Amino acid sequence: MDGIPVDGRSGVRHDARHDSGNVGKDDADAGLYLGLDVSTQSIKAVVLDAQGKVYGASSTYSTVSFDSELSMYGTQGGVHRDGTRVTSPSVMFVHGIELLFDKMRANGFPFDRVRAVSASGQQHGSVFWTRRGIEAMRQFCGHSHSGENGASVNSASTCLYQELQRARAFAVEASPVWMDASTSAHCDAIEKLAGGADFVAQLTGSRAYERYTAPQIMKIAIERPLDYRNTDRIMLISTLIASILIGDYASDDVADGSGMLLAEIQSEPMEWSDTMLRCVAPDLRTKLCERPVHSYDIQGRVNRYFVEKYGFPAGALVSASSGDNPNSVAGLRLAAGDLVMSLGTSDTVFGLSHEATPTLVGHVYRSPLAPKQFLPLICYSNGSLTRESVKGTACSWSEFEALVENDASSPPGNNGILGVFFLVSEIVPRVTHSYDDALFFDYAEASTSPEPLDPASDRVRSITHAQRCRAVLEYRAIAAAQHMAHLGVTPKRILLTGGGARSQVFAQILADVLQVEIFTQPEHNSAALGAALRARHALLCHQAGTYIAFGETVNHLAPTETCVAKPRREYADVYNVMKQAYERIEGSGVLGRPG
Ligand SMILES: Nc1ncnc2c1ncn2[C@@H]1O[C@H](COP(=O)(O)OP(=O)(O)O)[C@@H](O)[C@H]1O
Ligand SMILES: O=C(CO)[C@@H](O)[C@H](O)COP(=O)(O)O
Repeated sequence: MDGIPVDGRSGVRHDARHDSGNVGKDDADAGLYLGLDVSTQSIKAVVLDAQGKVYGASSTYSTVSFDSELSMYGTQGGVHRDGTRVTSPSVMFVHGIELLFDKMRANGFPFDRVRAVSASGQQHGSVFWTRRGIEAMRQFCGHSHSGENGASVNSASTCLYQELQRARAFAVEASPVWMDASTSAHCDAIEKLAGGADFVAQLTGSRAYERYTAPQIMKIAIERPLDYRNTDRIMLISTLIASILIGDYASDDVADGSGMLLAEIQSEPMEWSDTMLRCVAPDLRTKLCERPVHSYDIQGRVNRYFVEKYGFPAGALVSASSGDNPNSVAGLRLAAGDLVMSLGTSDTVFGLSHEATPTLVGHVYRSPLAPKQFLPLICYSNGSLTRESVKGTACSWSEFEALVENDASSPPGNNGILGVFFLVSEIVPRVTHSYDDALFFDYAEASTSPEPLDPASDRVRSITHAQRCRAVLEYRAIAAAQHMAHLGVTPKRILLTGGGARSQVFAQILADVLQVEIFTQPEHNSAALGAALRARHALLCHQAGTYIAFGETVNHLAPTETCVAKPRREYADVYNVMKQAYERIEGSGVLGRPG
């Protein structure tokens, strides 16, 4: 690598390398690094000090929940659902960041010590800017808001989100998000036009999946041609956050950009694929950033609006944003052989690789840490919300844990019952419809009959609440084990993260099913932690004027992960039987397409 691409091919307009304002080496010891994670249900902030250690009384400095704290948007679990269409208001993400900063300021957070900031975002979701929207933001963010130091903005808005609403900044006000499953026809069309599912996978790292940005764009271009024509720039949700921080268009980064189905996974520098762009929508190249930038690129400085309102230093740098899973790679400081299971709204399984070997199941993204590194990943949509629904509102997580662990009806192996949960449509296996209840199988019988048990049968009616609760955990562990085996992945250890990583019982089930040790770290929000570490990495690369290996910037930090569950040999056999049964059930096609 010849130095970090600060501008030029990154599409960033100004080079802060030689003029980094208050971000000097001399005062770096007092500096703080801010990581923001805009995920499905909430926004979280993690702050690190100059040495990369967590700053503040608790590891997550502050959070904003979309449903409860921004209830005016009427989301449930952070989204609006209309059949298979799932969206979130684009402006809610901007409002959420401003509310988060308000809360941090009320807590006395020293914004003036922030040296660099980076964001993480739920992957694949897209934002459609109008020309007048970006112009309004440039105007609003580039002028004094105190009325003392420059021309005043011709607007009554006191907050950026209000100004974006006033200017109708988004041609499509509801961002399609990763839970959307309404684009099956568009996926089929893209694969057909581009040269087949396998070709698309080899080129982009993944075959077409409903939640990917390209089919979402195609759908909007077909169904809302005027809004599409009115769109000046399409960007990922993570990139929206970098954009509002710099007050201008930021570029998508290579890691989150790999989840768009538009970029060539192997190209360096990463390029949009002409083949894909042509298949998806007219003039698409003109509506994207020039090309995805490295995740450690600097995108600009925190804009004047945030400087004046919250007290950020004028030179605080904004590094490229990335997706939540790529950010977790940074937050967990992944080593070779480590596998992550992120139990957030989605469940994801991923690791690092030096080769991109895409298949028709799962995805390959670019790593956010190094140029020639890849991130193979499998994503499941029946994650925490499905577990919450099985738990029920009357039962707390600790009661849920006690029930699964102690009830006589639900020992490991669940007394012969395997549940398969598609309470929302699923990504792997690809199931485009949802079921009100689990499909239950008697797994001893699956070799002769892979059909689910009759819901009206005595066997299903006698399934206890404890068995359902165990079944939803065992299902995830069994399915993930089989999908990993298909991809040839044999983890040496598993790092758990996300809200579900709080569950000791789940960790033990994973250890028993996969027969590996399970680790967690105190900060379950590894995505925000990773964003903060990446902000620091980007600043250090920037100061050095060259790429520095991410590992070198974190290897002085003590390991924070602890082993929370060890595999118990005595349960390996029962889980092997369950895994074989699941293999037959999924292989029989009764569930849906493999991936
Ligand atoms: N003790 C627990 N056991 C299992 N799941 C939990 C527990 N505590 C919280 N969760 C789940 O964690 C989810 C939130 O995880 P999080 O990683 O913050 O999601 P996201 O980043 O997608 O918004 C909630 O939906 C909740 O169901
Ligand atoms: O679609 C994917 C990964 O491909 C999801 O993992 C999203 O990135 C959502 O993340 P969470 O909000 O569940 O963390």
